[in-house]
Amino acid sequence: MVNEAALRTPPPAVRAGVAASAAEAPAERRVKLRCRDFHFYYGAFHALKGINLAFEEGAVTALIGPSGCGKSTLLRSFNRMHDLYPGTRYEGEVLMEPYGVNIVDRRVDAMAVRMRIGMVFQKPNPFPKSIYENVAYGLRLRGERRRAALDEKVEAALRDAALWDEVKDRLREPGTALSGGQQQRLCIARAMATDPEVILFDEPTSALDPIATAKIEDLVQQLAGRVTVVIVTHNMQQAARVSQHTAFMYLGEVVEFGETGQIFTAPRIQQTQDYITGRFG
Ligand SMILES: Nc1ncnc2c1ncn2[C@@H]1O[C@H](COP(=O)(O)OP(=O)(O)OP(=O)(O)O)[C@@H](O)[C@H]1O
Repeated sequence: MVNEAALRTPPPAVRAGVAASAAEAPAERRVKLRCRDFHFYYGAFHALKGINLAFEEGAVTALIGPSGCGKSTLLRSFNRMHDLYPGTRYEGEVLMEPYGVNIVDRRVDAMAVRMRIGMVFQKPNPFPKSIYENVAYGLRLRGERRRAALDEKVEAALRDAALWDEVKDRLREPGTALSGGQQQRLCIARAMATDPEVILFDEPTSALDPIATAKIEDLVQQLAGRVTVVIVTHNMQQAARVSQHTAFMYLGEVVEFGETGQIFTAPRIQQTQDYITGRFG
């Protein structure tokens, strides 16, 4: 079983310099996640059909496309959410760089993947625990018991999520007592606490009002640079505001992938053009 430490450590071939040239090439160094001929099945249903995509390190990549095209299925593959449901199957590779670990290989520990690749869902879903314990959860799971270390990490994660000032005097109150927008920022803090390299956002603002939405969008942009962000959104303006790269998906395939500005102003494929101009989807 490949554990969390192994995901952070160069495999022996890289340490010995065998794979170092590939890892050090500038174009390679900037990729954090790389899908290579990746397929996904819900039982007999072939939901993702040969995805090839590279997610730039420290950048925001948006996944767009009509309902049912496979955006959430792809996102959920990245932190092995599908493992929780019987009959699902991954095929091909999702490589986490720089060491090229195939994170959809069932021999790689799914919990270790989730420590490195955090996820924020559509509806804020704080645990029925205090604000503090929501954020400390992943750290405790990892075995951290030292109070001072927990306090420090919880504060840092709440600051990362731009929530510290609002909750620092009420850390023992239930997370569910916060407003919807605050709950979503708490979920971001929970995801940030384990120092992930990637954060996945699945339509993170669809349940929020415009002010709370703007705060989450600001946050996504602030987190980029430190972490790699992948965001699923139905909101074209949101994709244009927050992302550097956009992938347009349709029927389980990536139809077009490029710089966000190019996708929205000069798409190369007719289907992309039709979707972004509201002609279908
Ligand atoms: N648990 C499941 N079992 C079987 N099929 C599923 C399951 N979840 C999703 N699907 C199917 O997989 C395909 C992709 O669904 P997915 O939810 O990834 O699309 P999406 O692009 O995220 O859609 P939306 O924008 O509506 O959230 C759809 O045809 C959907 O019906």
